Amino acid sequence: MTLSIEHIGFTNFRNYERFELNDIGALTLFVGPNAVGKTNIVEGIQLMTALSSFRHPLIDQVIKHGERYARAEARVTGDDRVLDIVMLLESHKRKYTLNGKARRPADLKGLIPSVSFTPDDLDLVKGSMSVRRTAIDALGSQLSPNHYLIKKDYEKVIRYKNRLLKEEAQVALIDSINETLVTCGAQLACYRAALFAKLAPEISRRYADIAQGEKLQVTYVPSWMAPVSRETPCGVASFSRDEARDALTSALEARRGEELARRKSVVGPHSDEIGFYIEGKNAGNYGSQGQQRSIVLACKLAEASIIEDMLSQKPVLLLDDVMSELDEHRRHALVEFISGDMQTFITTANLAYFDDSLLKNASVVQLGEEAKRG
Ligand SMILES: Nc1ncnc2c1ncn2[C@@H]1O[C@H](COP(=O)(O)OP(=O)(O)OP(=O)(O)O)[C@@H](O)[C@H]1O
Repeated sequence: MTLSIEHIGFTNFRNYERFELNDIGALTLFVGPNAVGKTNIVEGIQLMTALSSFRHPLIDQVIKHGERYARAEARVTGDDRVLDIVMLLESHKRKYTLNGKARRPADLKGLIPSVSFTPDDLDLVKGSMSVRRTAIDALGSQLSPNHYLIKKDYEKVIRYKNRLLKEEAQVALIDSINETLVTCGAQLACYRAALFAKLAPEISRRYADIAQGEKLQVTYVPSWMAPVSRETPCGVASFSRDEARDALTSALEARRGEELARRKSVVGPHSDEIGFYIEGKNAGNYGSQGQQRSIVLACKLAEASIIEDMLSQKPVLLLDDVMSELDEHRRHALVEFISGDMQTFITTANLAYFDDSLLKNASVVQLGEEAKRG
C-alpha cells in the first residue's frame, strides 16, 4: 500500500487564516524565518496523520486567536484510492471525517501514519521517563487502534484512582478500581512489551550504523518489576497477559500501604521504566550530547521501519528544524534515509543545510511575512 498526501489545507489553524498546498510530491521543504509558522504546518500534518501532536496542545490553542473553529483537510491518494480526511476543531471538541463520514480517531489511526522528529525529541533520552512512555504509546497507537483505546481507558482509570487516593476514599473502593486497573494495565503492558520486542533490536541496529558500531541496549521494565537500578541494563521484559495480570495484582497488593500513604498510584504502566544504555552505561546520565542525538535519530529511523513492516504503508516523515541539531555525520545518515521513498516534509530556517542533490528533488515552499499575516 502506498498512500501519500496530495493536498493539505488549513483554515484558522494556529497563525494561518488559510494555508494550502497542492500537488505535493515526495519531498517538501518549508523555509522561512523564526515564528513564521513552519512548525505549525508540521503540527497540522501530524494531526491529520498520526492524529496527535508532539506539542500536546489543548484544542483552543490550535484555533487561530479570535476565531471560533479551526479546520484542516488532507487529500490522500494511492492504490486507486482517494481519501479526503477533514479535522474540525470547535467547542473544545475534535472531530474527523473520512470521505464525508464521521470517524473516531481510533478508526483513522494507521491509515496514513507519520513519524515526527523535532528538537524536543532529545528529551526521549534526557527527559523524564514519562516522555519515553508517551512516545511508545504514540507509536503503538498508530500501529494498533486497540493499543490507543486501551491506553485511553487506562488513563481514565488511573485519573479516577488517583482522585480516590487523594480524597482518602474507602479501601474497598480502591480495591475495586484496582480490578479494572489490572485488566487494562496488563493489556497495555503486553502491547508495550510486544512492541519493544520488535523496536529495541531495530533501534540498536540503527544506532550501531550511525555510531560506528557502538552498542546500544534499549530496556523495558514493567512497573511490577520496578523500581530497578537504573545503573545497569536489564533487557526487554517478556510475559503473557495472565502473567502480567498476576504480577500486577501481586504488586498492587504489596504496595497498597505505600499508595495509601502517598495518596498516589505507584504501580501500573504509568510507572513502567524505559531506558537506553550505551556499552552498558545509562545514556541519559552518561551519554554525550552527540550520542544522545544519535539515539534519537536511531529511534526515529527504527520507528519508520517498524511502521512500514507492520502496516505495509510507509509513514510520512515530519522533520521540524532538526538539521541544525545534527552534525555533518548524523545529517548525512538522515538525508540518506530521506532519499528513500518516504514522503517527507522538512522545515528549516536555512537551506544551506541541504545539498544540491537533495534540493533538486525537493519542492521548496518559502514562508514569509504574508504567511505570518495568513
Ligand atoms: N492559536 C494561535 N493563533 C494565532 N497565532 C498562533 C497560534 N498559535 C501559535 N501562533 C503563532 O504561531 C507562530 C509560531 O509558529 P511556529 O511555531 O510554527 O514558528 P516557526 O516558523 O516554526 O518558528 P521557529 O523557527 O522559531 O521554530 C507564533 O508567532 C505564534 O504566536
